[in-house]
Amino acid sequence: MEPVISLTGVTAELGGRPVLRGIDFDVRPGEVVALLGANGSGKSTAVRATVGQVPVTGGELRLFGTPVRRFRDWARLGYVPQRSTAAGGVPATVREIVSAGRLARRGLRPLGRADRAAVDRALDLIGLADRAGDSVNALSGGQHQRVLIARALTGEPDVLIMDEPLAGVDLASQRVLAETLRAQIAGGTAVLLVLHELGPLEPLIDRAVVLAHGRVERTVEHPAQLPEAHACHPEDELEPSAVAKLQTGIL
Ligand SMILES: Nc1ncnc2c1ncn2[C@@H]1O[C@H](COP(=O)(O)OP(=O)(O)OP(=O)(O)O)[C@@H](O)[C@H]1O
Repeated sequence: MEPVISLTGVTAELGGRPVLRGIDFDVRPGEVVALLGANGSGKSTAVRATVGQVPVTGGELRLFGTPVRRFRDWARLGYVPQRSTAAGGVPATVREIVSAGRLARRGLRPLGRADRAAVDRALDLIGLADRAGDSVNALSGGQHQRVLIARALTGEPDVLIMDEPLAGVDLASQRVLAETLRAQIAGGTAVLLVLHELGPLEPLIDRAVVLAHGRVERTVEHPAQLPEAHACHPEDELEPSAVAKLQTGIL
């Protein structure tokens, strides 16, 4: 089957410096691929290139078989950016932010019944239905993160692209997210996510792609089947003292 996302020798620069130096990996329909690697290894840049936010300077990036420069069907992608505030200080409610996830599908037309149902479903899935009318500025960091996940889910994308979705999310909510993702994957959604810890998502991951210095250092199939769960962590770029922290999840 044709990959949902395909990178072949992809290069990208930021501030005039090469950041991606020839990245290759695929995400096929229904697959869950985790990008791992030390700070600065290029994970976010790879993801931002995939969603069209960082220009590709070389190689080939295809989305659903179409070269990214010709790709227009952005509603098929749901993107959760690296930890950020959902409203940037604007006094929007949880429901309004989540509803924005329908915009790529609806344009600026008013939301219809199916849109409202998708918003309710996403709020429910992520456990924030009771906070729908609250200002996002009144939420904690982890709750914010869940609103951003709900915003991506509400577009009913064919692929979910999430940059550190577990950052700042407590263990109970991580488990809720894992269950939510499990349901999405069962429905055929592919997932590309940046992670520092596999955590409760580990059993869902088909492949871990470890980046180092803007390149793919190694690829681990079915990391949950490894004898040691942390075997795909990028320990070699860290000081020995940091390795212990990574294993205990404190980094
Ligand atoms: N706007 C920018 N201008 C110049 N360089 C940048 C910019 N953003 C990131 N970089 C550099 O690009 C490299 C890769 O950054 P990137 O954010 O992709 O790493 P990462 O693997 O996601 O790291 P982290 O785990 O810390 O989130 C880093 O060396 C970083 O300093």
